[in-house]
Amino acid sequence: MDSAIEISSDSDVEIQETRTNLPQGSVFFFLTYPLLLVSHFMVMCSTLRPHFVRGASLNANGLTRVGLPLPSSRNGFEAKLLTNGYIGSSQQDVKRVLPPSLTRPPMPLRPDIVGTSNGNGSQFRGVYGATPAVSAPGNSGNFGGGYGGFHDGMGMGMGRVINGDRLFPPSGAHGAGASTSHFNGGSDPLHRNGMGEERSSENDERLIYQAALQNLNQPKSEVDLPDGLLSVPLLKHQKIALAWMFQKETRSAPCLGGILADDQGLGKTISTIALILKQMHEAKSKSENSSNQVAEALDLDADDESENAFVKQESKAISVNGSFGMKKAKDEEASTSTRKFNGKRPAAGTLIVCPASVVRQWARELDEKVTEEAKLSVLIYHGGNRTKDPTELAKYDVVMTTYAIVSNEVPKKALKDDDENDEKYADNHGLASGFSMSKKRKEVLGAPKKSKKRGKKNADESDPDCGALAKVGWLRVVLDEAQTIKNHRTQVARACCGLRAKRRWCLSGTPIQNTIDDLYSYFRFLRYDPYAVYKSFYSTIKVPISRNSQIGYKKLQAILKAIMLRRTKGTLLDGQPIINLPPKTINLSKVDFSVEERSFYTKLESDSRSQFKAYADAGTLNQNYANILLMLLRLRQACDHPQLVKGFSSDSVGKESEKAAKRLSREVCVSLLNRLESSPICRACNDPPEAPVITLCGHIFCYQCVSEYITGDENSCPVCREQLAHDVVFSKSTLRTCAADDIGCSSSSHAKGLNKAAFQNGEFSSSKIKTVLDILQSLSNQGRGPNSTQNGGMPSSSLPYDVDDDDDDVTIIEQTSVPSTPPCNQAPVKTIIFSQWTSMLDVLEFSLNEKTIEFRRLDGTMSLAARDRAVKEFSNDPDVKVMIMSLKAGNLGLNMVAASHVILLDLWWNPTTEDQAIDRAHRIGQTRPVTVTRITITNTVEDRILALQEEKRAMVASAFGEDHGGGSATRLTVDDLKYLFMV
Ligand SMILES: Nc1ncnc2c1ncn2[C@@H]1O[C@H](COP(=O)(O)OP(=O)(O)OP(=O)(O)O)[C@@H](O)[C@H]1O
Repeated sequence: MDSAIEISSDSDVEIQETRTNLPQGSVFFFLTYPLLLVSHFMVMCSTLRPHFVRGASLNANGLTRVGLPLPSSRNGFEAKLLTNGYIGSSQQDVKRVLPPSLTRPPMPLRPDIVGTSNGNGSQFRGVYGATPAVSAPGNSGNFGGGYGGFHDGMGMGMGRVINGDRLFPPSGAHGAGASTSHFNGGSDPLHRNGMGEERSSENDERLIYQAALQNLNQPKSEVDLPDGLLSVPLLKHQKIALAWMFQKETRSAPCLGGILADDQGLGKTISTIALILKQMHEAKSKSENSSNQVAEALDLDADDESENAFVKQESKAISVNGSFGMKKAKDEEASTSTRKFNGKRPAAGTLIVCPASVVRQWARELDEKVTEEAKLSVLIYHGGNRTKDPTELAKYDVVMTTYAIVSNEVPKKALKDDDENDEKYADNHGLASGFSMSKKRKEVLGAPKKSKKRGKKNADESDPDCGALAKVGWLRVVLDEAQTIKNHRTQVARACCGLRAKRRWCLSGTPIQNTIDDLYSYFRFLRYDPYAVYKSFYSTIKVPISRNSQIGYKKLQAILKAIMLRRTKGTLLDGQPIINLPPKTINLSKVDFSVEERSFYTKLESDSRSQFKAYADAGTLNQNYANILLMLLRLRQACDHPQLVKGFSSDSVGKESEKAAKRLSREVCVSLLNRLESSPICRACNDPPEAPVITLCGHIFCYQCVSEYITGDENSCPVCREQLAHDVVFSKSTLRTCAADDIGCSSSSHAKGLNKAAFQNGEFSSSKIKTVLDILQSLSNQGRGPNSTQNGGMPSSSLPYDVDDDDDDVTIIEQTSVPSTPPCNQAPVKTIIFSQWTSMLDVLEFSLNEKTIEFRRLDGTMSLAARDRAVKEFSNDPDVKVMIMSLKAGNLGLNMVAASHVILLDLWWNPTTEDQAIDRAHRIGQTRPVTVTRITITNTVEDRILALQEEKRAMVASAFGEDHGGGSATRLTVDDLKYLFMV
């Protein structure tokens, strides 16, 4: 058995042992930053090539982590498949009946990975290319047989595929506007009629085929709300979203709900609010029109797992005289007991689950965008005093909560069934599985295995510890920023899956962040059969992509079309842009280090190289995985400012922690310290921790990450649920002080002071900081221009913006130059500056203060109220020109259209995270062109991160059919679908 390092993503970090005898199906595009990491060190360690050549031959032993399939490997793969019969007959069919649109040449790939442009590439070619040569005939039977042939034993409810014995709810059957007109009728083979009957996954795939046929073209039907419900008119694309969402809820297949994946800032929130209002309005009219109607779609509306447990009639439940509110309805229902779930679980309205940072924004949107007459009753379910009474939750139309609370309160959906198999699959086939550290981790402190406070993690809902969220049956569960559950093995993903609901929605502008596997978690949450079972996801989605990416991605697009609506800001409707946003221009500002910085970086790189070589020589790359990550982190940080590597601002835990540490026994201090010093990984973000801290329960985090939990509403450790507070979180220096019994001497503050002094003395300057200051200076000059008028004096509605398909223009500028901005003096020019490291924000803060630039700050260590205040002040106070934000804490959900400039100080592995950050400013409400400057340092690790980002973008574009090069070739045709689904 050999080992291979894998770091599958920014958040899914893994050391995995891979095995011999892998089937070809294991060749997947797990090109994620690990490969880049290794490649980076390979570039540095030219003398190591023999190892990697050996590593390439690891293929023969099972090193299978690959990026997007390469032309060479794909060809090799296909050739092999043809000879070993793995694909069976379908390979020949590929040649015979391939529709024209599926015969495009393979996507071009990054030359440095392919290896044609430098000496290292051949090693990668070896990695990629050798994999197909691995042959495992014995395993192929598990997968073989083409798309439809490997689903035995998956047992889906065949009964859903039927016809007319289910009565439709009147809203579905009689047409509520455009949404229902073309798909009602009892003969629709997609409709489910209940659970429990066997259904083969071949049939499931047939259903998806039919759904894909109906969704082949971009949805165009629109539905609007009756006047008087929303305080603002819906935009055209939002009316389309409403029609589509309403349809997905009133049809029975493939699942009730879906993924609204519109770009950030296009109005997913308002579309969802409109859906809630629409459904309530329909239910109300329905009940008024047919008060005695009893032919209700019980099965249709039943919770997926409940087997008809949900006995209420939706129309009755929501029937209220002259009001949408559930409150009045509730009184009525209490007497009739219709709002009962299985006789004991109350039926509740819509649950919105979102990151803590956007709860208030949701509340604001619900308040501002819904009229007084239609006001929904809303509960923000958070805080220590939240109700424990499920019937209380059932009183509200909308309940909002956070992922942390769901994770804490809801029994986790078991990973067994599909996932034990899945584990086996992953292990056997070298696929990414969950973060293996969790399996290997041992509690060093003897910390309790189960939370004293919260009890069993996998408790079922009869457990008294199980919270109120899990004790009601929701009409609808909406996951906002649904990428939060992209790793289906996490507690949070499993808890979300455990919520009982009739309809489920994922909202995300960036549903795929790292790999196609991200989609699996949504499918699982949505109960999107057959893909909600990993085995099936693997064989029907991943295998085809690995065999032939062109065809495989098309199939994925078809599968997604059935449940996902995605429009970007560049999408055209009837030839017109869906939204007239001012343009966004992205500048890549490549700057060089100063002489001092370069020399610091070069030394660091050379030390890292030597260390890496030592690990490689000793054959201990795997064991030193975390160290390698740490070295990489240091290189990335050195690109920002040398002081980040030297430990500036290294201790932020504060007095409470210092006091508490003094109360610990020396043994405990030493034990915690040993653990903290053993090159850990943050359990929240899976990166080497910035400002590492350890909790009393023995889990390691970035200080910012753990602060998110402390300042959030749950206050519990995301790993073990122990109660968290500042007095149970310790830094290295605090522990060292206590372990040395050196009470009274805080080495941390000493160190901090020293470093700060060094910084103040200008021991090192940072090219990035200088670039930022230059940009700010230049913007400030522009803002004072003599002819300045906002938008050049034009009303925003008539701005002559060109909106092209690409959405944004990327300009590469080699040296700092500030892109010209339309002059404006009516509103001040404001800038958001992002960094992933709070220590970089510290350094920046110092420089901004020095230049007397007024700014606000937002990072994960701040309370939600403080963050909210910072956003408001930045938005409303004309003197506050700059917001400095942590990428981790500020990239999601926030509306910050006061800013028309965004500066990204460092690169994130995953480009979608940057996109999310940028779109805080580039969203509805923005009236000025948005300029984005990404600052990178030439000839450093950042070059490779840029390359990796391109690779990820290509993968996402392929999955969504958004690769611009392909034009109409990326569009699915009926022939494609027939071919893809073999019908
Ligand atoms: N029809 C509308 N009329 C007026 N304002 C709107 C409308 N639709 C959206 N907005 C505003 O546009 C901004 C962006 O909308 P929203 O937050 O719903 O986008 P989103 O797609 O959910 O973004 P993200 O993915 O970043 O969360 C919000 O301030 C919202 O109030």
